[in-house]
Amino acid sequence: MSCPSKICNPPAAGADDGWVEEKASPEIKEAMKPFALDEATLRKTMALFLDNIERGLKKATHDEATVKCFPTYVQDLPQGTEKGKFLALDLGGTNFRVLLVELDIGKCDLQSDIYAVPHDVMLGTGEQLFDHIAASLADFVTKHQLEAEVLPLGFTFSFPLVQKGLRSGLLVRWTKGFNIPEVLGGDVVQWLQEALERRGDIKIDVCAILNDTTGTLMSCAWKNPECRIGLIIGTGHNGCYLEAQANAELFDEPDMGSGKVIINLEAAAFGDDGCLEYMLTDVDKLVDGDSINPGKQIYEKLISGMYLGEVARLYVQRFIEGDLMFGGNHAEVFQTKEVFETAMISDVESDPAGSFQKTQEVLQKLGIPDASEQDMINLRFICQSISRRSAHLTAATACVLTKKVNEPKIVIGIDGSVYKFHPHFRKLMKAKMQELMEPGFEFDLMLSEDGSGRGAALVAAMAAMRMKDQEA
Ligand SMILES: Nc1ncnc2c1ncn2[C@@H]1O[C@H](COP(=O)(O)OP(=O)(O)OP(=O)(O)O)[C@@H](O)[C@H]1O
Repeated sequence: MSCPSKICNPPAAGADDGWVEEKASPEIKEAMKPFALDEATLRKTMALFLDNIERGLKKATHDEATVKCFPTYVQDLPQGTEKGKFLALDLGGTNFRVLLVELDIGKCDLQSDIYAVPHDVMLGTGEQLFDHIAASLADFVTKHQLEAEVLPLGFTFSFPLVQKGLRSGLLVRWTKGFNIPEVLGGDVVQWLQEALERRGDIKIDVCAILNDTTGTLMSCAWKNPECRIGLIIGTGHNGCYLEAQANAELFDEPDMGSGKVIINLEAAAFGDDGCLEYMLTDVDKLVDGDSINPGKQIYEKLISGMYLGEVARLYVQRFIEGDLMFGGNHAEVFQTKEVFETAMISDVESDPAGSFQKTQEVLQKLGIPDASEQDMINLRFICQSISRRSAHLTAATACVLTKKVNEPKIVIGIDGSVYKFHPHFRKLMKAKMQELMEPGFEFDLMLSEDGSGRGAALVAAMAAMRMKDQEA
């Protein structure tokens, strides 16, 4: 598939959601109030986030900082002139993918296959996981008849990593449903290389490891040279931005010319020290307590796709038990964890004003055929309260990063299904950024096209070029 020359943002939302708020039941409106973050709360959050970034960047405070601000070793943004054939691996969320990426001066051709990661492998041993990855890679190489070539590979590995170089990353923690303790602290590239050696049937040059935020920034910068920030709002949440090398105290490498380095914020952990306590609801705490990593990734749990549906489910359950929805019936439906998917929030909110067609389909799917119009209004109000909070927090984070980059015109590359498919997310985020942004900054939001694949290929291309220069 060729990347189209113009990357479009998703269409802005049509419906104004004020009518939902007007008609929602007073008790439900009252209960959802903590989700409407006012300007003062958002500004307080922004100040805290900036302080967390500064602590993550500085050697003296890095160890106890929650927003780790890891240097990525990616010091240059792409020129658009990169050429060659690359493999990419994308592990770190719902799907694991292997990709073949061909870059040719402004053009990008991409073929990919999706391989499932079975649940027992996500929670199994290191050898099981990396043997599974190596087997998938071998299958892909055979299927695409690439056995004769030694292709450079970029590994998009979207879990917190301390990088020791472009091709070395030590795993800090598992997130997003993975938990394989023996890999913690180990070099993920080494794990992959050892699995490839155990097979011995394919020759791969793993030349870069990165996370999907860096891939998003690289991929968008390849299309638009004003891109300086990458954000993910998918299964998880994260961000990265281009920082002056002088401010990245943990990055002890020589300046390769740009004087910059991409910083992987690991923004999901913002709040893990308790600093966001003022905005957490008791339901947020229930979701956190019931996750596989209680007390960790607090900011992500307020923003990302893995959790938004769960927050909605628990509120609906509570309102049914309080006899405020569905005539007090169907509580058992909402007792099942993850039954209310985050995609259902998008469906419910995509109905035009006064229509409930999609909402009815969602309710049918859940086995609730007898909802009243008031129930559907209330459900929509719950959904929009939760998605708005996510969009507004993401906007606050993006404003802080824009100020940090400190250039008059900045493009923010964004990837992840929540941003891509929620019908109002982009509009909500953009409007809130316009409110919160200091005067003098112009910004635009750009939907990333396959950051994990194209971004990994671009980082691999630049790493391969650098290695060639060093050998020459
Ligand atoms: N239509 C939708 N609207 C909102 N959220 C959705 C939609 N479809 C899927 N999601 C949510 O998006 C998440 C998947 O995100 P994405 O497709 O970006 O994958 P990912 O690569 O696994 O994520 P990450 O980049 O965080 O690793 C899931 O948590 C899912 O609940």
